[in-house]
Parts: sequence; C-alpha cells; structure tokens
Amino acid sequence: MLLCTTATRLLGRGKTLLPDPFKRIAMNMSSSSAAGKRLRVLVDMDGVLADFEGGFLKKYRARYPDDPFITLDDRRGFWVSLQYGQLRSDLSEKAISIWESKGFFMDLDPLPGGVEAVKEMARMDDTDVFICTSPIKHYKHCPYEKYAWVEKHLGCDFLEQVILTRDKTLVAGDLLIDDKPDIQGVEPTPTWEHILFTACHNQHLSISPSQRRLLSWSDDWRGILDSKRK
Ligand SMILES: O=c1ccn([C@@H]2O[C@H](COP(=O)(O)O)[C@@H](O)[C@H]2O)c(=O)[nH]1
Ligand SMILES: [Mg+2]
Repeated sequence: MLLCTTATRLLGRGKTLLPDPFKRIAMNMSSSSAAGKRLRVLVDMDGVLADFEGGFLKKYRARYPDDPFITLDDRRGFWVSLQYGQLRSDLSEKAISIWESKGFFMDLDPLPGGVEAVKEMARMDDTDVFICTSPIKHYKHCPYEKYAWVEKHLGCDFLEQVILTRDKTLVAGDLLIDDKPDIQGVEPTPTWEHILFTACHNQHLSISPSQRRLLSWSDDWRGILDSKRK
C-alpha cells in the first residue's frame, strides 16, 4: 500500500506544489508557529475515525465462531480485552490476538463522517489538524497499517499530520477528540481540552459537567472548534 508518488515523497513541508486541499495543510504547517493564533486539533483514530469496535467484533466472531462474544450494545469500558477476560478468562488473549493480526488496523472501516470532517478541518483557516493515535506494543503490523490507513482514506499528504504516541499528554494542542474517557500520561496538565467522542463502550458513562462530548461526526464539531478560537 504505497500510493505516494516519488514527487510527493520528495517534497518537504511547506512546499507549494501540492494540490488543494493538501497544499493548505503544508502551508499551515510552515506558518503555524510564527502566527501563534492557530487552532491545533488532535483527532484520535481508533474509535473516532476508524471503527475499531466493529472491526474487532467482525473478525473475532469469524475466527472464534464457537466462543461467546459481547455485542456492541453490551460493551462497557475502554478495554475490550478486560471485558472479554471477565466473560471467560481465556477470551482476553483471544481478543488481543485479533488486533495483533496482520490486516486488522488496515481493514478498519471509517466511522461515518470522520474522514470528511477531518478533511474539512484541514481546509479551515488558522486550523492545524493532526491524527494522534496510540499504536499497540506488538509493533509488527500496527504502526505500518495506521500510516497505510491514513494514506488510503485521507491521502498521502496527510501522512505529515500523523502522531503515533503511547502518551498523548505530551502532545500540545487545543483540542483532543478521543473516545478514551481517561487519558493519562506523564504530563499532569496537558494543554488540550479532551472532547469525549461517544463510542459503544463509553456511551453510558456520566461525565463531569465541565467535560464536553462529541456524539458523532454529525454532532456540532465546528461549534466546538469555534469555541476554542481566540
Ligand atoms: O482492549 C483493548 C482495546 C484497545 N487497545 C488498543 O489501544 C489503542 C487505543 O488507541 P487510541 O489512540 O486511544 O484510540 C489501540 O491501539 C488499540 O488497539 C488495546 O490495547 N486493548
Ligand atoms: Mg481511540
């Protein structure tokens, strides 16, 4: 899955030979620190842009047809492996085997409206958007496939916007749109406001009055971005 042309691979940041809308992404990056008033949006991948839960359930049921499973309606808690382990102790490892398999991350379907929203964000004035995603530690397939997924669905030039990190608290931004309810790391006071993206595993959670949710990509994400502009 290598769609980048030689010409685009050779171009560095800020070059202007790229077609719109990607030219704007490159131009944004070259001027962001100088202007200092730009909005930086970090968008998670699994459970926000890519349908991790749906992809998992489909492949789990195909691989282990005789084992019990948890419907998406019954999912509770961020960790799939934990809930499967509670269902039956051997199912935790079986669950993990699914996302450690070749093709799992690459094959994930986009969640409705996510790709379009991110492309629109990237075209907005004074806005920088980054894909901020945590790879699994079994690194044989996952990091490669996350990049390949971005290339396939968002385009080659969006690869400049990918941040792979196991600790999102270290990444500076104004907003982090993410389906994980508790995002923790070594930085106790991250710069971003966490917008909880609703997913099957977190939809029943009550959150503090100060925390905001994005119910889906049909919800008012533009209003959330506007609320953070100075
Ligand atoms: O039970 C689970 C469920 C998910 N994961 C992995 O965690 C990360 C989540 O990444 P985000 O950037 O927070 O979306 C993803 O790589 C999943 O595969 C897990 O390890 N165990
Ligand atoms: Mg996620």
